Parts: sequence; structure tokens; C-alpha cells
Amino acid sequence: MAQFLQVFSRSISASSSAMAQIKHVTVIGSGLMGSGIAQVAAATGHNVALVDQTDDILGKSMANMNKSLQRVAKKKFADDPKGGETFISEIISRIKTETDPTVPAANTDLVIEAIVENLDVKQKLFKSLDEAAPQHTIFASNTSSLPIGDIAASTKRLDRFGGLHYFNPVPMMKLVEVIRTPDTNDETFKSLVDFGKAMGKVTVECKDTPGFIVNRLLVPYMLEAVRLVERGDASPRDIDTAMKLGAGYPMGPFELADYVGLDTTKFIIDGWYEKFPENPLFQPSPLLNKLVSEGNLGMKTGKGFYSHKK
Ligand SMILES: CC(=O)CC(=O)SCCNC(=O)CCNC(=O)[C@H](O)C(C)(C)COP(=O)(O)OP(=O)(O)OC[C@H]1O[C@@H](n2cnc3c(N)ncnc32)[C@H](O)[C@@H]1OP(=O)(O)O
Ligand SMILES: NC(=O)C1=CN([C@@H]2O[C@H](COP(=O)(O)OP(=O)(O)OC[C@H]3O[C@@H](n4cnc5c(N)ncnc54)[C@H](O)[C@@H]3O)[C@@H](O)[C@H]2O)C=CC1
Repeated sequence: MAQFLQVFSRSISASSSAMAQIKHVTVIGSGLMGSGIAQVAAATGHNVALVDQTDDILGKSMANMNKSLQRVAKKKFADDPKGGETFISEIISRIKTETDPTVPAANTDLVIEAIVENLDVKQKLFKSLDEAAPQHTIFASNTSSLPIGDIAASTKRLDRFGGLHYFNPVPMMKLVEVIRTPDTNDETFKSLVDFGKAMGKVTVECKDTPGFIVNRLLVPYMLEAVRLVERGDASPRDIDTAMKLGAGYPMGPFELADYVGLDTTKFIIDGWYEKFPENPLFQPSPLLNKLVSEGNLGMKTGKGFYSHKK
């Protein structure tokens, strides 16, 4: 009986605290996306632990956040530079860095994972976090293309696992896709939606399908642009100009691919091709593969389809 009561009270406290407001957030991976997510979470009043593999990477990430915040402050505090400095330092002071993800996970309401787009690596990470995090902690992945259900399968908290898919650059892009698997419970889903809104984003809901909404449309579009070039039909520059001036896109597909990262774009398409080899939209691209094999990953390395000043 005592054991039953213990389990019963644990399950009540798990579900009621899952509904509690999310205050402490652990963001794992401090690259392009993780740094943006951490920055906006801190800017909206959350306490953030930011995790990456080394202090050196974390130092660069903090410097990038600082640069991004300078851009925000320059507008928000145009006539009050001192106010702008305080604004930045208050946000930065809410972010703590860490190289061992299990340390902050032991005391956090939400984990958002934004590490490399690789299922095995993500599963390994979540398996260790599942042992370290309290019952009430919700897990979310920012994966671009992997099934949330496959990542969640490495844990015993399938009901408290969902997707929070942000867009690059996170401080500017207003959307977050909230993904529920068949196992995600209603409380978790609501907490994730509420958290997205608390970060100032507009949320949309999507089932756990390849690419969710945006990437299912955007990634095949980018790959079709690369195939136009591979066939010799048009140049990257002309395709970008055409899509910006003819379709009103803020960036053309090659500018966007360089911005997203050619490695990430390749991880996405390779994963889909492996699962759905018959889909013509998911075929690999020799040109994309060549650039990635040469280490030309876009803006992050200074060269992709275009050369970029670093
Ligand atoms: C792969 C996935 O899983 C999902 C994805 O993310 S797919 C990619 C989704 N993202 C996109 O499609 C991005 C498309 N591009 C854009 O929307 C715009 O080009 C952009 C917002 C990135 C930049 O805008 P731009 O007009 O081309 O350039 P720029 O003038 O430098 O910036 C515009 C404003 O944004 C601000 N800004 C841009 N990046 C910023 C950042 N990282 N932090 C803070 N502010 C930023 C600038 O300060 C500038 O502000 P003001 O106009 O108020 O002065
Ligand atoms: N680049 C983009 O536009 C978008 C990417 N995503 C997704 O977000 C995730 C991250 O992408 P990016 O930020 O672009 O990648 P990135 O390459 O810029 O950053 C990934 C970071 O994760 C760190 N990392 C790798 N393994 C780790 C581990 N085991 N523990 C801790 N840190 C680890 C790396 O050191 C690196 O700093 C991927 O799943 C990607 O598909 C989602 C939306 C947009």
C-alpha cells in the first residue's frame, strides 16, 4: 500500500509539475541554433544553462550572443546606450555555461537539445539525461528532420517528450513548430506551446512527420534549386535573384542553404533518402556532397555556394 501511494503521489507530482510554468531551461548544443534559443529564452526571463562540448566553443557562442544582442539593443535603446548595456548584461547574466549536460539537467524544467543532426548521438545524449533529470522535466529536440519518436525512444519519458523546432536566426524568426508524437501527453504539449509563446514566438502544431511543416517544403525547394544548377539551367546567383524578386523570398535558396549550413542540409536530405529512397525530392545531390566533402559548409566556414567574409 505504501509503495502504491508512493508511486501514485509521484505520478501526480510528475503531471502537476509538468503543467507548472517553465522557468529553468537547459539548452544543449551552443551552435547556430542553441545559442539563439538560449539568448531568446534568457531575454524572455528564463534561467538558462547552455551546454556544449568545450569551454572554448561556449566562449565563442557567448560572444556571438553578445553580437546579436548588440544589434537588438542598438534599435531598442537607440537614444539610451547605457540602458542598452544594462539590457545586454541582464540577459547574459541569466545564462550559465556547462560542459557536462547531466549537471544542469538535474535541476531543470525543460531540456532543449540542439546538437548535431545525428540520431545515434542525440539518443545517446537523451539516454544519459533521462537518468539525471527529475520526473517533471520535459525533453524537447530542435531536430530539423529526425523523427521525434525515434529520439524519444532512447528514454523512459515518452509522454514528456516533444519537438520544439525553431528557425534561424532565432532572435528574428517568429515561428516555433511544436511537435507531438503519439505518446506526448496533453500536459507536456501544452507546456511546450506555452513555453514557445512565453519566448515571444508564434506556435504551430504538427505531427511527427519528416520535416514537420516548414522543412518538408523548404528543403526539397532548396534541393530542387541545386538540381537546376547541376543541370546547367541557371546560376546560383540568378536563381537567388529570381526567387527574391520573383517570389518575394528574403533570401534565395543558395543564400539560405549557406545560412542554414550545407552540412545540416546534407544531414537532412541523407536521412530522408535513407528512409524514403523512392521519393525523387529526397535524392542526394552530387554538388552538395562535393561542397560538404571539401569542408565548405556555408557561412560558418566562410565558403559554401558563395564566399563569405568571416
Ligand atoms: C533548417 C531548419 O531546420 C529550419 C530553418 O531555420 S530554415 C531557415 C529559416 N530562415 C530563413 O528563411 C531566413 C530568411 N532570411 C531572412 O528572414 C532575413 O534575410 C534575415 C532576417 C535573416 C536578415 O534580414 P536582412 O534584411 O536580409 O539582413 P539585415 O539587414 O542584416 O537584417 C535585418 C534585421 O534583422 C536583424 N538581425 C539579423 N540577424 C540577427 C541576429 N542574429 N540577431 C539579432 N538581430 C538580427 C538586423 O539587425 C536587422 O535589423 P533592422 O532591420 O531592424 O536594422
Ligand atoms: N542550422 C539551422 O538553420 C537549423 C538547424 N536545426 C537543427 O538544430 C540542431 C543544431 O543545428 P546547428 O545549431 O545548425 O548546428 P551547429 O553545428 O551550429 O551546432 C551544433 C553544436 O552542438 C555541439 N554538440 C555536438 N554534439 C554534442 C554533444 N554530444 N553534447 C553537447 N554539444 C554537442 C557542437 O559542438 C556544436 O556547437 C540540429 O539538429 C539541426 O538539424 C534546426 C533549425 C534550423
